[in-house]
Amino acid sequence: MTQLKRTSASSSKMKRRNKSSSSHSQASGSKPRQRLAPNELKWKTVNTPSFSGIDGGGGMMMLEELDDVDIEWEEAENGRKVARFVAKEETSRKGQGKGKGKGKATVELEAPTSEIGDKGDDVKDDEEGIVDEDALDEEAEEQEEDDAFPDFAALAQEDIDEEDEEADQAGEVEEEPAFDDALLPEWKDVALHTSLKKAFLAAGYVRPTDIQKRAIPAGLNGRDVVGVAETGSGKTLAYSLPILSHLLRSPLPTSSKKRPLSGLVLCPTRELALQVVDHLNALLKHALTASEEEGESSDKLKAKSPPRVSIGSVVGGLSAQKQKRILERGCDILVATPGRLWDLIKANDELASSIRTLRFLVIDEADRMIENGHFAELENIVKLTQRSGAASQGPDDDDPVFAQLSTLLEDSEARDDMQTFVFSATLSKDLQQNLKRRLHRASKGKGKRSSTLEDLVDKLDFRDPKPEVIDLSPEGGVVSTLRESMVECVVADKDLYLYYFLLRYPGRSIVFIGSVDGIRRLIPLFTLLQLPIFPLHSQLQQKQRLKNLDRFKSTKNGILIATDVAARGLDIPQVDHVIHFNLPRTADAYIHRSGRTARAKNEGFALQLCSPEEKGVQRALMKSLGRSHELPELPIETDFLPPLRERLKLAREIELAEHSQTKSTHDKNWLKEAAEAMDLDIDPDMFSDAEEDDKDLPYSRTIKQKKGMKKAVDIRGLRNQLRELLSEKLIARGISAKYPTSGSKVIIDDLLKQTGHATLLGAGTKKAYDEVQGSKRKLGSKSRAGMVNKKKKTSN
Ligand SMILES: Nc1ncnc2c1ncn2[C@@H]1O[C@H](COP(=O)(O)OP(=O)(O)OP(=O)(O)O)[C@@H](O)[C@H]1O
Repeated sequence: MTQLKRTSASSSKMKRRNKSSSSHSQASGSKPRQRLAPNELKWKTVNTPSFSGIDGGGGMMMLEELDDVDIEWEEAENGRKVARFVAKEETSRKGQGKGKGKGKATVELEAPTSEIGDKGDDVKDDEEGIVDEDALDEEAEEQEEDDAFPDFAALAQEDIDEEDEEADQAGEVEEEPAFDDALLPEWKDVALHTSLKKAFLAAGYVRPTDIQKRAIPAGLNGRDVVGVAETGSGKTLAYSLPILSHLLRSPLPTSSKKRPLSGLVLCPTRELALQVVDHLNALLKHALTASEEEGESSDKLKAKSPPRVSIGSVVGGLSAQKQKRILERGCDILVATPGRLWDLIKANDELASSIRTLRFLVIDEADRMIENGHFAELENIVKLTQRSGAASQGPDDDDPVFAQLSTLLEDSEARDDMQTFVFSATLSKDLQQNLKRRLHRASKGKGKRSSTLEDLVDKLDFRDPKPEVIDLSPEGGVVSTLRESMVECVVADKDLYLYYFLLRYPGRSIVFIGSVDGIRRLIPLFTLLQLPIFPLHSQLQQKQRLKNLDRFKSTKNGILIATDVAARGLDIPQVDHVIHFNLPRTADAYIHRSGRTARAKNEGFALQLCSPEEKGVQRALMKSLGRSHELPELPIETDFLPPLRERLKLAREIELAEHSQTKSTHDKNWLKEAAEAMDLDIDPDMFSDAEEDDKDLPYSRTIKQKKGMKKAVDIRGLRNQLRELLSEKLIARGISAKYPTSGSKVIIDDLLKQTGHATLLGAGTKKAYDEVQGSKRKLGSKSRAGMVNKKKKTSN
């Protein structure tokens, strides 16, 4: 039996618990009975790791339980029911009658509406365990206000038994901790579990963002929600908080039972899925730590108890075995990428069945996820959640994909109360359209295509006849705290302008490149130039991807050079710049890429490196975004370009030489292995220059070998040359490093106060963000200044 001890108002939830106790009643009355005060019984504190500790009225609460106690009900003179706790003597008395089977002791408690345990402390006040009637009346009145639960006394025994079973299966429902709304007035009207509000305090989430203000109440009210809001506006919490709140208000998990899966969050990339898990766990940690501090559970017990809310992840590229184990243990929310999840579902009927009976389905980055042909697996997973009679059609038994799951589909029906949340920063077919094709279509005057929302309704079985559609997408597609700019240059000069930008504007930058090959070309080059650069693309091993992301996050002025795998959802703190090395193929990709900076109302800067060949695509892009003006050009301090070009040239030479050397070593190794495999004898001279040192080369060696040795020496020389160049300070025109107090630009103050540019002597120290304002140039009009600039830039 369990009771809640408290000093103030009783809890309706405890009524249920005490109802449970009663079902085990009817103790034998054959043995002599003895009245005991409740505090003489051996109450044991229950470990509740996230137990609130404070009730709504501010009284302290704790959870205690008794073993081996039966309850008998007796009618008292005043017509009220009185509970007698019948316990074995050895469990009831403190320090007396310890021998086994020495009769039973009885405690009397009065239960006008049967909410016994709620008033443990009131009862304690009375030595005999008889409760003061006035206090009871007051409490009864409070209870009457709460009609969420049926009156215990009015329940038939079978109802009670049923409730008992449910409670045993589900575990206990805990009270929400008290929360002073004055601490977070702007969250006051959002009816989230109070533990979450405590977490907001710790995380500094002073107010809900606009999308959270609209989406959370709808989610809490059982609605399906389609949410569109700018990048970095807190959409992750907008969809997850209603789920977390629901779970925190559900019965405590029991360690013996596997948790039923309540929520599934589907994301397009592995990094995003893992980020969502981290984000929610961090919030829960704050929420539950806050509660535990006020409770009295010991660390030792805490360690043993199951987590209050458990979040698992299933993503490609990481150990499937480990993920299977997580699923076997069970979790409340699963965050997954569709490919790996579908693989696991195909081999696991139980998992398929839990997807079928989900309470919450979330599709993050929905427009990308439901795009035709993008994630075939997503469609299969979504089909599992559809009801058979739904307009969007449930799983088709004839479909071979579902054939193996047919028994499961026959046996179970998807839930009617499942809530679907779909979110993205972009939800328009127009934005998804290939910009080159858009150009083509525009010239042929073709009309608009259907909306993504229509696709969503087609593919998802929203339970809500009219899902709550919240569209807060910003004008122009990107956030207002983002400043955009461009550099127009020929393709061959993009490396140079990128290098210039990265040196001129130190900060954390993400460079988006259209292809993995492009990244592979730039990485060695910029590594030679000693920039802290990290690649991220789909052809890297997953562990390496995560490692690179971590290193990027923790490196000052780090540079992430990535494909669009990093374009959506990633929330990396303090990214100052996004550089579009190649223009993206679609406008939505531009919005998401640019949205890696300027998040959560912070300032950010996006730069387009635009070649003449890309000009048409750029115009189409701007039109898609509803812009009427060209982007402003980034001012370039051209004096720095020649020395930077020289460094780049040298780095390229080294890279080329190293590449050909590696290639020849690789070829020889291949030849050697092939010869060994075929048991062939090959002249050892053919392998020698890859194996030997440059010293003591015998006179007889071939010219080819000598050439190889010379190459190695050359590379070393080139590397030394580059090292020297990199150690020299680059100096702006008109500046004298020798005489810093003279020249057309005096830099002595900067040198003394160390306020000047760290690597480019005499360069301005303005941030890229402050360099540009809006452009006056109308889209499509060719300015003379632009043309002249372009000429200058290509001739350097
Ligand atoms: N109410 C809030 N107050 C302050 N910061 C918040 C709030 N809600 C979320 N954040 C923070 O805002 C940042 C962006 O949140 P999130 O990643 O959910 O954005 P998003 O809208 O999903 O962006 P994207 O469209 O790029 O995926 C996160 O660092 C998050 O911690």
